[in-house]
Amino acid sequence: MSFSTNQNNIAILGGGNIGIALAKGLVKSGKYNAEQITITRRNVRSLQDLTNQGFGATDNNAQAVQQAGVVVIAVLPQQLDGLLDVIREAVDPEKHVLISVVSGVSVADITKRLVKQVQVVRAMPNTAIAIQESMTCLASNNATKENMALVKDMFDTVGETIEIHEELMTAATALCACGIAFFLRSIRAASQGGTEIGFHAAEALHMAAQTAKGAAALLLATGNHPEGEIDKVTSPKGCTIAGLNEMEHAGFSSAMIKGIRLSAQKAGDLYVKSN
Ligand SMILES: NC(=O)C1=CN([C@@H]2O[C@H](COP(=O)(O)OP(=O)(O)OC[C@H]3O[C@@H](n4cnc5c(N)ncnc54)[C@H](O)[C@@H]3O)[C@@H](O)[C@H]2O)C=CC1
Ligand SMILES: O=C(O)[C@@H]1CCC=N1
Repeated sequence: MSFSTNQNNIAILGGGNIGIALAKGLVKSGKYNAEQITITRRNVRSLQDLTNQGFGATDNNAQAVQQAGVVVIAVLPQQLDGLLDVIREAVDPEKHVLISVVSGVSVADITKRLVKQVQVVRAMPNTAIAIQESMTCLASNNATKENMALVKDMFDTVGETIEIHEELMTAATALCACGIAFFLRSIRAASQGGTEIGFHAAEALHMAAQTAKGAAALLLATGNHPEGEIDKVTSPKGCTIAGLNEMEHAGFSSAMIKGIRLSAQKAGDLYVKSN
C-alpha cells in the first residue's frame, strides 16, 4: 500500500458502486493506469480484487488526498460530512481539484464544510461509466476553465459529458444517473413480455437489450425525434400501434415522467447537513 506523490494521481474516496465503476472505466479507457488511482474504503479488505489489478487501496482518506492531484468524492450524502471533516487538513486549494459525484450536495456545501475555497466540480455519471458509456453531467461555479477542461477530459474518456448549470444537477441526477435504472427496468419488462410469448428468459433478455440498444443508437446516429422513428414502425391497423396504444392506456409515458419528477425532487432532499 505505497503511494507516490504526483499531481496526476487520482484519489477516489468511497469505493462503492460508482467509485469502483469510475476507477475501472478510467483504466479501461487506456488513458489512465491502475497504479495512479487510489481508492479508499473503510473496509479496505473488500478492495482486494482491485489491488490485485494494480489499484492503490487504503482506509486513510487524508493520506490518499495528500498523494493525489485530483480527488473524487464518491460517498453517500449522509457519509459526506464525516469524510470532509477527516480530509479538511489535507486539502490544499493550491494543489487539489475536487470532483464530487455526491447527489444533492452543492459546491458551496462542500467548501463551507471544508472551510476552504478549494475548486470543486460536481459530476453526475451513471454506472455505464464502467464500460465508457456514461452520460456525465458536469457543473461548477468556482473551478478555473483549465480545471473544468481537465475534469471534462477525464470524464470524456468514460462516455459523453455535458456542462450544465449547477441548479440543474438534481434534474440531471434523475434523468441520467437514476435514468439508467429506469431504462434497465423497461428492458427487463420487455424481456418478461418476450418470455410470456415464447422465448426462453435469457434469449428474451438478449433480444430486448439489443433492440433497446438499436433504438438509442438510431436516435444518436440520426438526431431524429423518437416519434418520427416510431411512425416508421407503426403500420396502419398494425400490431405495433396496437401494443403501443395499450401501453399508453396503462400509463407508460406518464409513469416514466412521474418517476423522473419524483427522483429529481428526492435528489434535492438527500443531503442533511450534520453539525
Ligand atoms: N450509484 C450510482 O449509480 C450513482 C451514485 N452517485 C452518487 O455517488 C455516491 C456514491 O454512491 P454509490 O457508489 O452508489 O454508494 P455506495 O454505498 O455503493 O458507495 C459508497 C462507498 O463509500 C464508502 N465510504 C463511506 N464512508 C467512507 C469514508 N469515510 N471513507 C472511505 N469510504 C467511505 C462506503 O463503504 C461505500 O463503499 C452517492 O453520493 C450517490 O448519490 C452518483 C451517480 C450515480
Ligand atoms: O439512488 C441514488 O440516490 C443514487 C444517485 C443517483 C443514482 N443513484
